Amino acid sequence: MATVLRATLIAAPMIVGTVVTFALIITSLNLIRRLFSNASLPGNLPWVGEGKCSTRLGRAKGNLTGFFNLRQLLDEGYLKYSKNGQTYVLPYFINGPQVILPPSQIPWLMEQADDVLSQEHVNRQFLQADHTFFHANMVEGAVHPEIIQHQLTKKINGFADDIVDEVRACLEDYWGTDTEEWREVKAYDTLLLLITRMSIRVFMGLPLCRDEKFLSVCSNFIRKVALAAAAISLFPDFLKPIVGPVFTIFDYILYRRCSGFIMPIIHERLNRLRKSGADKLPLEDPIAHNDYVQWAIDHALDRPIVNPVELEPRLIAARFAVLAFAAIQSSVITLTNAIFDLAASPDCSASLATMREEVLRETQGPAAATDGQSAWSKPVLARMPHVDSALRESLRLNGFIERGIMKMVVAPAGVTLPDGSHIPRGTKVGVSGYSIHHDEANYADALRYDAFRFARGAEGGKKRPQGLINSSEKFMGFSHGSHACPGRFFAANQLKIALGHIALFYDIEPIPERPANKWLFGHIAPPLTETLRVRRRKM
Ligand code: HEM
Repeated sequence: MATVLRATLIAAPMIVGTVVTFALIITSLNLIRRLFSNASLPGNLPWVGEGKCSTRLGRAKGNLTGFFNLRQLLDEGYLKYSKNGQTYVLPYFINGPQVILPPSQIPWLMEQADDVLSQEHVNRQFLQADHTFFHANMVEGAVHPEIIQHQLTKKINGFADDIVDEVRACLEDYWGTDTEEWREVKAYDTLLLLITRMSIRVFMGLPLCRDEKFLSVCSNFIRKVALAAAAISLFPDFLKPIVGPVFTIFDYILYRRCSGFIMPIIHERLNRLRKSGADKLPLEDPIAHNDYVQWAIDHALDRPIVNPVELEPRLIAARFAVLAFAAIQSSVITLTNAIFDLAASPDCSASLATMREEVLRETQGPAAATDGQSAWSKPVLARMPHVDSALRESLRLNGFIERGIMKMVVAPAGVTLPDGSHIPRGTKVGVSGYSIHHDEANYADALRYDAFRFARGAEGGKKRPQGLINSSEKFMGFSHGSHACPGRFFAANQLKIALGHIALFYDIEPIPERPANKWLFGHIAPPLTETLRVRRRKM
């Protein structure tokens, strides 16, 4: 026995080395195959970026350009094909090429049933959810959109004062209270703390939203998912279950730490439920809670047939971690971009002043009488078109994903596009939001940040301004159609309260040049390390 053990120990490094080498060879070969592959797409569809040679070599060239300079390919494809009503293929060898339809075919795209074209599958692949989310049911029975729509969005108004309290405390903590000296702050880092605290205040309340260890695991977990997903995408499918745990090990540790905080709460709630024998904690119960754990339990119990898996503590904890990812990361990127856009615009000070006046007028002026509602309630926020527009304009110009609507063909027989081309199951097809958002035909002076572009006409009630949450064929910052971001009402609420407070309490020192966003693996990252100088205003 001892001899066998010794022999195994001696051989172990060699076995591991051989397996790793084998995996690396397979992966490299697979990546080379992807570089040259036409992904079974019909020959009549042009591939952008392949130059004059429409052969395997041309595709490899396009794929490499797509990896290093996706924006160049999007601009080329839009000008050459989309503007002429033609479909083209955008090479992307990390997780498969995308068939890009011209904007005129958006209605066709929206009409397709979910069992023909699925947006959920694109998200799932983009985030490699089968490997990065830690429970099988997270992927199959995605209940997030339902809990967000039925619980979070409906209840958000009731949280206005809590959110305001949290924003004020955060800004004092991270941007300071000194009204004399400018303070240099890392924009992304401080806004990440701000958005994390605001979101956790709503999802889990006090005192958890002020617990530094809990905040740290939530914000770190959300940062690493996207990177782990990109790394896993490089491997062939059959190796993903093996390499997945390696790339997600740090996330897993963070998830375990996160669940260490909320698991006792979940158990306590489920125990009370079992003891009461009721199928739901009564709302008049003085200690009935209004937080994510309760929403998840209520949602599970609200179904005609209760699925016991939905009440599994591990599933509820994993869903919480993923909701935190969806909610916090998107919002902090959007707010960071908006702050840099404002700071770099020649009208920075004037724009902040306009928003400040709007905030003061609506929250404290004669129009602010709100029948006992919060001074920052939904109806009040709806009367802040300039704050709203500053955010929407930034999302238009500097949204964090280049796709507008992207769906995956899930019909086993594939699908026939409006131009007659037939594309197979597994292909991604959609439109490029990035190109549509930067088209001069849609937006005058499209490459300029014009903070109040969407508020024009609001004055004097001439025309209804276009609000942050309104998607259209020309604005897809939250995607468009039935699968547009379900969290956008919550996000808009948070972001408007945050930006409104920044305008109210702080001056931002204008900067000569906007630091560039970085394109990486289909994400467009905001400036992550750059600083800004801010100073508390004398009130
Ligand atoms: C400014 C902030 C946000 C932006 C710009 C944003 C943007 C988006 C976009 C573009 C999509 C569609 C992705 C695709 O399939 O192509 C999406 C989906 C989604 N978002 Fe957001 N989002 C934001 C905030 C939030 C928040 C706060 C939550 C949660 C409370 C959330 C939850 C989700 C979920 C669950 C989906 C998947 C929906 C589905 O598959 O049907 N998002 N978001």
